[in-house]
Amino acid sequence: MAASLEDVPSESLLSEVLRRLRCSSKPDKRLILIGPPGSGKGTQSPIIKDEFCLCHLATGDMLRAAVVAKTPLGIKAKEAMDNGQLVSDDLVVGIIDEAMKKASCQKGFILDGFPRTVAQAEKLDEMLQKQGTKIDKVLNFAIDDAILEERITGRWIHPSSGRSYHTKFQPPKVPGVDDITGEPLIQRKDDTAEVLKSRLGAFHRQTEPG
Ligand SMILES: Nc1ncnc2c1ncn2[C@@H]1O[C@H](COP(=O)(O)OP(=O)(O)O)[C@@H](O)[C@H]1O
Repeated sequence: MAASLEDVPSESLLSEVLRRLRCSSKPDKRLILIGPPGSGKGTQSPIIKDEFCLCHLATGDMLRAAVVAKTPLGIKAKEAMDNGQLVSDDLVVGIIDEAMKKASCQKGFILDGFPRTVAQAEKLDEMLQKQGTKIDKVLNFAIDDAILEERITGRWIHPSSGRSYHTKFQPPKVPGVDDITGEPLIQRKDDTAEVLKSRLGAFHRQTEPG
């Protein structure tokens, strides 16, 4: 349940009002970010999201939350994710279809990690047609495989916000701890050199434009 407004500090209320005013003058935007694991989609998304008042729909983050919560979706997705393979199109199409209805997507969205197959792209076209909207831009993060392993194996994540850090390139102020909330950081189970090979294989075979 939402907290009573009386309990919300005036400063937070005011900054939320200011945020909504600033957002009301922004144009709608619907973006797709494409790129291999570690290419920077998850780093750029929160920056673009805040600037344009969009929602950030990262299928990987949503699937990981479902795995942790052991929902039926999470139970079905876990094995493929642990092995660096794609989960079935039906599962991810369902979560995107649902997520796009959120109020926070009113001014548009950033799709991060979706679509990843031709079938998913076709389903997305159908969803957009039903909504009477279209994609404004696709950003392709073209990064050589050779530099991705160091990025992925040194990466630490703050699960609830999706913020990511790197032991060498962007260390947190205190090792293992999120700068903003002070909560613990985790390493993703699939962020190993071995599982990265499968994830890159899936990217080149199934996602990358031919
Ligand atoms: N659109 C998708 N279709 C199928 N599987 C997906 C999709 N998005 C995420 N996944 C699953 O979640 C895993 C993690 O995805 P993600 O967080 O986007 O990581 P990355 O881009 O770094 O590999 C993928 O390896 C895959 O198993």
